[in-house]
Amino acid sequence: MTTSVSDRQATPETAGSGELRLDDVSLTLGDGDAAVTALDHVDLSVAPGEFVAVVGPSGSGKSSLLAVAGGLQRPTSGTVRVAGAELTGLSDKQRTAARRHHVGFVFQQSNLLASLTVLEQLLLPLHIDGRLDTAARTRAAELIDAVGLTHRTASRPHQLSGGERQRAGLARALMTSPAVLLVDEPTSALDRVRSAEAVRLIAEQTHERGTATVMVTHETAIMDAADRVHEMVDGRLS
Ligand SMILES: Nc1ncnc2c1ncn2[C@@H]1O[C@H](COP(=O)(O)OP(=O)(O)OP(=O)(O)O)[C@@H](O)[C@H]1O
Repeated sequence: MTTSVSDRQATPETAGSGELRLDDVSLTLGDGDAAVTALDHVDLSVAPGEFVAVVGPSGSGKSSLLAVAGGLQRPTSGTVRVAGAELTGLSDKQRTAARRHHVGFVFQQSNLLASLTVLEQLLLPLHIDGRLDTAARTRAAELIDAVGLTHRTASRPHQLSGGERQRAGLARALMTSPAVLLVDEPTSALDRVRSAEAVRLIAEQTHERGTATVMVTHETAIMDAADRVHEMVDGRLS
């Protein structure tokens, strides 16, 4: 089921075409004797509309992969390209701007703001950017509907179940139409049926919106929904 990354990159039509591309990326965390190689010469290319799963045990480097791919963390070496921009060559300020425009994150903890309703969570990034118009409100309503939360539009996080919070987090991540969607363990707060639903929704949104999506997980059961599956072991991707 696993496809070799090097095989993929050897194909002319895929070479250089990925919306997300990591080339020879390594990340060392900690110093001296405590130093850990979290990512070890990782190559990964994800095309628009492609849904890639990365499966691996705890501590294998999955969260580090997302942090580096989304520009939250600079790699120790190698390059990261998102929507044609080489993040590794940008200043911190430019990298933050590129991340805000091109990357959507769905974290294990949904990171919703406690005082805001579901609708307000989605509108906040556009409000901050001064782009809160009728089109944005329409899109927010459509996304809330797409994740099955229309009846929870005016609810605050404490009024939602774990699964509903995750779906709200997914809708919020899609609000800015990111080129790249990075998803961390979407299934941890959900039961089996809900897990499958959340993953199906991510696959659907990826294909419909042409997003380059990477999802990291412990769960081997979700592999079927992915277009491609990679394994991560000790910071190496295969
Ligand atoms: N700040 C840090 N300093 C030193 N080592 C760290 C730091 N953060 C993470 N690590 C180590 O880096 C390695 C990769 O961690 P990472 O969180 O990326 O793994 P993971 O596969 O996401 O794990 P999990 O599935 O448990 O979330 C682990 O060995 C971890 O202990």
